Amino acid sequence: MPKAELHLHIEGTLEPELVFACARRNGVQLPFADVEELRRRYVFDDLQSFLDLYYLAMGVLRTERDFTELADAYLARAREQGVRHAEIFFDPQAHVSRGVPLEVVLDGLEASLSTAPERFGISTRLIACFLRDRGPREAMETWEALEPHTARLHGVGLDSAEVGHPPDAFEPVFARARQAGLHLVAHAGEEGPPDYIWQALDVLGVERVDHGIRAIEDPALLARLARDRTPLTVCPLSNVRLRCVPSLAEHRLPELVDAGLLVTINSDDPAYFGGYVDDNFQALKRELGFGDDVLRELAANSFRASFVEEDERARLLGEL
Ligand SMILES: Nc1ncnc2[nH]cnc12
Ligand SMILES: [Zn+2]
Repeated sequence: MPKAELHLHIEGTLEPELVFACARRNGVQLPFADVEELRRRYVFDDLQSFLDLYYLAMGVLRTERDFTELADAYLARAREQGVRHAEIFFDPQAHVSRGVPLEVVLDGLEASLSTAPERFGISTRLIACFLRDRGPREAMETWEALEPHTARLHGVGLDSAEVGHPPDAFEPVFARARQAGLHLVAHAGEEGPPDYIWQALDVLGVERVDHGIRAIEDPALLARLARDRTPLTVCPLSNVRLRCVPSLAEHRLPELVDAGLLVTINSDDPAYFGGYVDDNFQALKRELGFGDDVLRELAANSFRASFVEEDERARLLGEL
């Protein structure tokens, strides 16, 4: 089934085989003996325990070639999963702070993404995320570095460790990105409380909420999200693996749909969470009994919630 993927961290598509290939050619020592040992570490207690491994593993990405191969590998898998359009997050600070220039990241990704329509039948956009746990000052410095490249970006987002790092502190940097004409999104309500979702909407002015699952705890917030048709980019397998929900069968996604929210299904960090985007769709069918009609509506929502132009949206919806 054709779909768009709107919540996908390119660094979260780094499969263990590519970790070892990059480590070998870049001379990086890894604290794991082999691919199997690394894969055995993919058991998480919460978001932070995942982020620790995620930032460690991406330390092997050093050259343009690494970023190009990373994006190519994602696109090849995404095509198999029915993805026609992907709005892709990357974490500039996670690379620049290790001495990898922003240009290496952008040029490497672009070398892959610029020819994705012809090679994979997938259109793409890039969204640069600020790491909220590194604070608003570093986010503004990152924006200053990104600003000369705004033509290569479609939006900015906010990710990394959520609890204790509310969105409102990032109002100035989001205001700058808005002035530059970029779209705005933010992770909120993954582990953090509903109040962080209110702040993302009212202080940052985001157009989509990434995760947003804790909105279910606040009826007024649900009404607001439904009224404005503000999309949520929900990542079911991620929520289970990071223990944001006890199990997929107990995920309150059906209640979000029933409350009239524009819910989309996404994979977040598929190399780590046991499945790419269609694997998430299949899991909803298996564990929550979603019928094909509901899955089709969720796929349609992914096009409705995307940042493509109207004629492109109509064309993509026509494929369903
Ligand atoms: N699920 C997630 N939440 C917050 N930050 C992230 N960075 C990569 N994946 C993330
Ligand atoms: Zn995410």
